[in-house]
This record gives sequence, C-alpha cells and structure tokens, in this order.
Amino acid sequence: MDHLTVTAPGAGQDAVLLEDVTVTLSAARTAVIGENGSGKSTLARAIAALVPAASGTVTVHGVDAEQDVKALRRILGMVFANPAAQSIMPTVREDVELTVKALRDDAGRKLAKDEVAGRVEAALAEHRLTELADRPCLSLSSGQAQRLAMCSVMVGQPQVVIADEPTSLLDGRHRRIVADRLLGGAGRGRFQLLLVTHDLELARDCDEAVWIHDGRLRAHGPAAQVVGEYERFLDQEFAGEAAGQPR
Ligand SMILES: Nc1ncnc2c1ncn2[C@@H]1O[C@H](COP(=O)(O)OP(=O)(O)OP(=O)(O)O)[C@@H](O)[C@H]1O
Repeated sequence: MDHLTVTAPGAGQDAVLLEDVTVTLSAARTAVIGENGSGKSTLARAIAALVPAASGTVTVHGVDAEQDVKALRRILGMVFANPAAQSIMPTVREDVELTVKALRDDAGRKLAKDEVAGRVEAALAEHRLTELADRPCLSLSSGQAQRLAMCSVMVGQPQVVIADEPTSLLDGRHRRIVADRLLGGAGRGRFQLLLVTHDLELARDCDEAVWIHDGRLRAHGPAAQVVGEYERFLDQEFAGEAAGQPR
C-alpha cells in the first residue's frame, strides 16, 4: 500500500476511513489488529479492490489492485466477516464447484469433469463439509457457513488469502481446525495470509502484525511485539475508563 486513503461519502464532507497508509506486507502471515471501527475491514476490502482508494495505490504480488481487478481475482481470495453473504450457489457442493470450474490448468484449459468432481469432493472432505454437501447454503448454521466460505475460497488455490474474522463464529474445535489450516497453510508457503482478527492469541501466532488505529497505521512489525504494544494500549485505555467511572 502506497499512501492509501479510503473515504466514504458523509453528510457535508467525506468521512476518512483510512488515511495515508504506506506499508509493504511480505511476511507469510500478517495479522491485522485494532479496535472496533478502526479500519481493519476497510483495509482488507481495499486490498481486495472491493472499496476504491480515494488516493494512493495497492499492489498485490505485482498486480495493481484497482487497475487490473481480473488479475487480482485470480491471485487473491477473501473470506468475509459475514459468511452468509459469501455463498452464491443453492447448495454447498455447487458453491464449491463454482470456484473449481473457474480454475484453469497450466495450459489455460478448463479442468476435465472428473478432475472437477475429484477436487470438489477432496475440498469438501478437507473442510469437513461432506455430510452437508447437498444441503442448501441458506440452511447452514453461521459456523458451517463460515467453513463453507473458507472452503470455497481455498479450493481456488489463491496466492493471497485475506480472512476477515474467520474464526469469530466457530466453536472451540472448529476455531482450532480453521486457524491451523490458515496459519499452517501459509506457514508452509501455500499462500500468503492476511488475517484480520480480535483473537490476539491467533494474531500472536502470525509472523508479523499491523495495528490500525483511527484509520491510520499505528504499528507494523513482529507479531509478538505489535500485539504486546496493542495489549498495553488496551490495558491503559481500560484503566483510564475504570478510573473515570463513578463508584
Ligand atoms: N460505507 C461507509 N460509510 C461510512 N462509514 C463507513 C463505511 N464503511 C465503514 N465505515 C466506518 O469506517 C470505520 C471503519 O470500519 P471498519 O469496518 O473498517 O472497522 P473495523 O476495524 O473492521 O471494525 P470491527 O472490529 O468492528 O469489525 C467505522 O467507523 C465504520 O463505521
């Protein structure tokens, strides 16, 4: 991101959601942390070219995010905070199939029918969705929908995965499974991960972290260091508020 500023139309003048963010994210796993409303999702959406930059640029693995959205879609997958908004097709299997059908082999050809079917079943099994494969997407629980969203993105083998609160709706077991798949996959070099999260334990497990505060980049560096700084900030804020409360 190079001097990236994102605004939204407001009453009178535009609201500034992100202001002059310049940062290069090259770690395999980068956590994005910060308080509610600080601009984390806006940052994620700007990288995925889902919100326009008012000024500045975003370049993802050499692709200008705003100028070449088609190329960006080929290399970047995003799992949204609201998974219900992500599934497009009627059933779970069809939703996963949609992504696989869009894949091309090294020669640029569509995949053969049995290759598509094989990859779909493997992905469903990997994400523990086999038993739900024929269910309507709309009938899934929030956690199941979140796992489907992950599956449909990961099966596209993106070079970059942006996951916005991917574990927020999951029970303890599935939180660990999804976290392991994201952090483990990125750790093994299968893709680069940008993980927007309030789960500071997960953030600490990343290689680096960026802290967004009030729409600005407050810190970027080794995850343990940035998460530590953020925790101390939260402690101070809480202590200040507690002290100000009438007894
Ligand atoms: N389209 C919009 N118009 C006006 N304000 C917006 C718009 N989109 C986001 N905002 C505001 O921008 C700020 C940043 O929102 P964003 O969703 O990026 O925060 P966040 O850090 O992801 O928060 P959370 O942790 O609560 O998910 C918030 O104050 C939000 O209300």
